[in-house]
Parts: sequence; structure tokens; C-alpha cells
Amino acid sequence: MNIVIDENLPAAQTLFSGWANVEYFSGRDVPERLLAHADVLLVRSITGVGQPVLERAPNLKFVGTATIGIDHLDTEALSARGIEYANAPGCNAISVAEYVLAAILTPEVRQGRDWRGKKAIIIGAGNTGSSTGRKLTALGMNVCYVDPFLEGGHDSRCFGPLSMIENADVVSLHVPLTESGPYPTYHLFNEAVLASLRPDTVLINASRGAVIDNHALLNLLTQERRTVVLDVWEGEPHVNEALVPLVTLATPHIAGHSIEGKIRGTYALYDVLHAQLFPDTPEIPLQQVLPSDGIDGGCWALTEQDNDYVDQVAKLVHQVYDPRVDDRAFREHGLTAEGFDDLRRRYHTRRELSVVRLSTEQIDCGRIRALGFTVESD
Ligand SMILES: NC(=O)c1ccc[n+]([C@@H]2O[C@H](COP(=O)([O-])OP(=O)(O)OC[C@H]3O[C@@H](n4cnc5c(N)ncnc54)[C@H](O)[C@@H]3O)[C@@H](O)[C@H]2O)c1
Ligand SMILES: O=C(O)[C@H](O)[C@H](O)COP(=O)(O)O
Repeated sequence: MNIVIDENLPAAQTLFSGWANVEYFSGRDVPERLLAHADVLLVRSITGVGQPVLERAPNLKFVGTATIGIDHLDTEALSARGIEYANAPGCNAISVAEYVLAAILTPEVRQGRDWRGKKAIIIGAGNTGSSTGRKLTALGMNVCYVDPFLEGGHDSRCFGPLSMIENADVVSLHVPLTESGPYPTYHLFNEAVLASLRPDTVLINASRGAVIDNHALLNLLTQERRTVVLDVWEGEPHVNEALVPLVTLATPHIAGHSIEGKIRGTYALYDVLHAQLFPDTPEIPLQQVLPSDGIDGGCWALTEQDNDYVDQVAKLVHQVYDPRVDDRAFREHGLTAEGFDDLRRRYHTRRELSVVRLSTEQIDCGRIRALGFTVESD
């Protein structure tokens, strides 16, 4: 059995090498010589798996993507060939949520605002949207969701129509890229929707680039200053260079790139393959491949009522992850397709907030945990 794996799936060697012959590839394209004998192919979102790949892979039985998004797999073509496929739902939801939290806490985006009591509208109430909503609620924001597929069900959270964005302080996008069905998301944020936003609203896209019409956004930003955070771009790895200087924080599709998120992605595929192909082999527990170290965050005596609550949370969050570092690297090196891919391939080891262990004096553990930190007694 031959398993062909993108070199950027951490923990792959530990998880898969006991089962089969493991071979790695680098970059977007899988070399033909590897496809020729691949039984299993494990990719990231940069590798499109459609007819051209399938034609070169006569033995392929399983394709896995260690990502949430699945828009790079031609699922019809895979099903037509009887090839099983899987993704990694929710694997990097915490990472995406922490990206959004860290972004709105930067002075450039925050512009002196105290986020407590302000309104956040989350578009898409699935894994990344819900995780983001929980963190923004823990920051003290009032959170509502737009999700026509979930609204009206048993979910008791605040839901409403897209027009709620007209009165939002923060709008954050967390939908898959879809071009068909009752609520397609391709260019969901078109010229008219963008124009309906208040001039002081922060707009964040960490879903897929084409959910926002990038030309319409460029037109708007050319006319007036807005606060926009873009992690994803229409046409990646090619980005609209004129758009970048007008965007407040610009990053190369790394919102989900915490090391924990990537490992969970690899593990999700391990889990599926273990159940389907190797059920008789001993299962390696997730904890064995996740990092287990921690940073002492000291003693936390603050509650949400304290005047400097948001400042203190910002300090703690940016100690672990500050998106301005990625923004600077992107502006310097990420404007070409090669630079964009390179920044992602060589991404630094980014940790999730849970790496910080706090002991609390004046206890508001629920809120601290909801932000993502580890409370010492955990
Ligand atoms: N930037 C990154 O690094 C990064 C990381 C992870 C995921 N993503 C992207 O984010 C997307 C969402 O991830 P997720 O884990 O939250 O997915 P999910 O499937 O858990 O949730 C998506 C939600 O969007 C809702 N939805 C679909 N169409 C909608 C519409 N027109 N309007 C409002 N809601 C709609 C669905 O009902 C669902 O609840 C992924 O598909 C992927 O493309 C990006
Ligand atoms: O869909 C996802 O999970 C994310 O977009 C993911 O973080 C993409 O990262 P990539 O696989 O391209 O490294």
C-alpha cells in the first residue's frame, strides 16, 4: 500500500508509517511518478483533485484533505470512480476564531473601541463561525448569526437575516464557497451588500476569497477608507495587488494554520483510514501527537467589568499570536503567487491560546476558558 502525502501534514510520519509505504510531495502538484502508484492521497487545500489527477492515479482508493474546506476536491469525479474521500471538519476552527479575535484586538483594527456591548454578526454558524462567536461573546460582544440552513431549527442562538450587517460593528465570514444550491456564497458580499455596511464596520474574511467580490471591494476601498481584514483572496495564490494596500490586515490564508489545527487535520484523516482500512491495528491517541507544553501566563485577577479588560485580553492574546507579524510578511513577500505559497509552506509554528496556562485569583474561569486560555485547575 502506498500513501502519498503533502509534506505539510504534521505528524504524518508517526501516524501513517506503521501501515504503509509513505511518500511525500511538496507544493500544489503531485508528481506523476507518485500518482502512478498511489493507493491513498492526502492533500491540503492547495492541491486540486479532479479529473487530471485521477487520470494519472489508476490505483487510487481514498483521497483525504486535512482541511475543513473541500471545494478543491471534485467530489463528483471521485464518486464516479468509486474513490472514497474525507475532509477534516472543525480541525482548525479554534485557530480561525483566534485569528479573528487577535485581529479585532490589534490597535489598527480596534481604533480605540471597547468591544464590550458591541454587535458582531457572524455569517455561517458552523464550526469556525461558532468558535469565533464563542470567543467574541467571551470578549463581551453581542453576537448574532446569519445561517439560513440552521435558522429556524432547534438552535437557540441569535439568528437573523443578512440585513443585520447594516447595524454591525464587526462582520465575520465563515461560510464554505458554493456556487449552487438555495444559498450560494460565491460573491455573497457583492457591491450592494458591501455598500450596505456602515463605514465604521470591521469586515473580516477568513473563509474563502471569492465569498467577497474582490473587484467590488477594491472599488469601495478606492472611494473610502474602511477597516477590512482579509486572510483569503479571490484567485489565490494570485492576489489583486491593488487591494492589498487598502486592506487593514492582509494575510496569506493562514487563519487556520495553528500547529494544533494542522495536527488535528492530519489526525482526522488517520481516524477515517484507521476505521476503514486498518481497524485491527492499535490506535494512536490524538494526545500523543499534539504538543503538550504550556506557557505560564501568570495570575489573572481581572473580570469583564474592569475598565482595562479588553486591553488585558489583547496583551495576552498577542503574546501567543499577533496577526500583524503575518501581515508584514505578506506585504513584503506574499504578493506574487510564489511568495504567497512560500509563506504558507514555511509558516512559523503558531500555537493556540490554550498553550497559556493562567491561574486565577478573582475567578471568571468560564470567560477565560471561552476565550481559549487554559485555567490552571483544568
Ligand atoms: N482561512 C482559513 O484558514 C480557513 C480555515 C478553515 C476553514 N476555512 C473556510 O471556512 C469555511 C467554513 O468553515 P466551517 O468549519 O465553519 O464550516 P462548516 O461547514 O462547519 O460551517 C459552515 C456554515 O455555513 C453555513 N452556510 C452555508 N451557506 C451559507 C450562506 N449562504 N449564508 C450563511 N450561512 C451559510 C452552513 O449552513 C454552515 O452552518 C470552510 O468551508 C473553508 O472554506 C478557512
Ligand atoms: O479549509 C481549511 O481548512 C483551511 O482553509 C486551511 O487552513 C487551508 O490551509 P491549506 O490546506 O491550504 O494549508
